[in-house]
Amino acid sequence: MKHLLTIAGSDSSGGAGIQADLKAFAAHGVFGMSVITAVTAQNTCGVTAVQDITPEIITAQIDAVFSDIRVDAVKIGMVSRQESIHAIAEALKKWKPPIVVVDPVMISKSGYPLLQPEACDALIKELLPCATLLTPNLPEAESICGFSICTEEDMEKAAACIIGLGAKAVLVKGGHLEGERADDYLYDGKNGTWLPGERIQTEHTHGTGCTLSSALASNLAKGMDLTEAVTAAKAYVTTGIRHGIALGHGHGPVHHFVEMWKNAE
Ligand SMILES: Nc1ncnc2c1ncn2[C@@H]1O[C@H](COP(=O)(O)OP(=O)(O)OP(=O)(O)O)[C@@H](O)[C@H]1O
Ligand SMILES: Cc1ncc(COP(=O)(O)O)c(N)n1
Repeated sequence: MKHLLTIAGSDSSGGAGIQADLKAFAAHGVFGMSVITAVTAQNTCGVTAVQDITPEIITAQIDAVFSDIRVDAVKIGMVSRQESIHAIAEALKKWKPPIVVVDPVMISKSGYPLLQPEACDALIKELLPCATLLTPNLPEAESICGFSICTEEDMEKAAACIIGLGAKAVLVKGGHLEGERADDYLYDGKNGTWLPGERIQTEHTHGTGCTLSSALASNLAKGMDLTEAVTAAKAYVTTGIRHGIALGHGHGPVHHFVEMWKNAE
């Protein structure tokens, strides 16, 4: 069995963050472990409070896992403080996990900032170069690259820019594009591949990015190549969005166990 570690924030409503990651890991048949970087108070309507975990406790959690257990892949999500980003980058240098998928979480779908403005530089300089694969959405790619992204050509330009900053591969996600499509662009510095996706008309997209990056880390750990891993992960999240759960009063979460829950509605 493969062992996967998520380093991310907790979402009390279970739709995004650590909770989405562990559900995606379970659905992929891998053993999930977690290092919590922040505790958020949030639900389907929004985030109401955030308490960051200290860099010392983040490092202690990472060391506790790696000193005892083989880690086949790491997924990194919300890390809001520059000191925490530094601590994680140092720990990755020490433990050298073979696969690191970084989802550069900046703002929640409900509009709450999950990355402190002064930490963006640390994310670019310290975490991005550790990434086997970086998975920015369009606003995140815009912040990293410093230009606006409105077209497919812009997405290709952003991918090249992110490879230039040191990521080994990048998936620029088109979930935030206007129109009928939700196409993503994968680039590894040599080959570029468009992954077509039809936009599903739904409110229930809480946790799509967390789910996609965890599915991706699982697929890579299981030995798929980059294109196979991204294709399978996109299919997984698309099914999850199609069966999004109308939970609470706002944006409900992606469904992780569509087959398993068929008879439990
Ligand atoms: N309405 C939709 N229909 C189909 N696919 C979608 C839709 N919204 C997002 N996606 C897909 O879901 C995946 C996640 O992309 P998205 O751009 O939503 O990430 P994100 O904004 O980082 O997510 P999050 O807000 O959870 O961090 C991508 O493959 C994207 O194309
Ligand atoms: C702890 C945590 N991590 C990530 C997200 C982003 O997910 P979304 O953009 O769907 O709100 C979130 N809301 N909370």
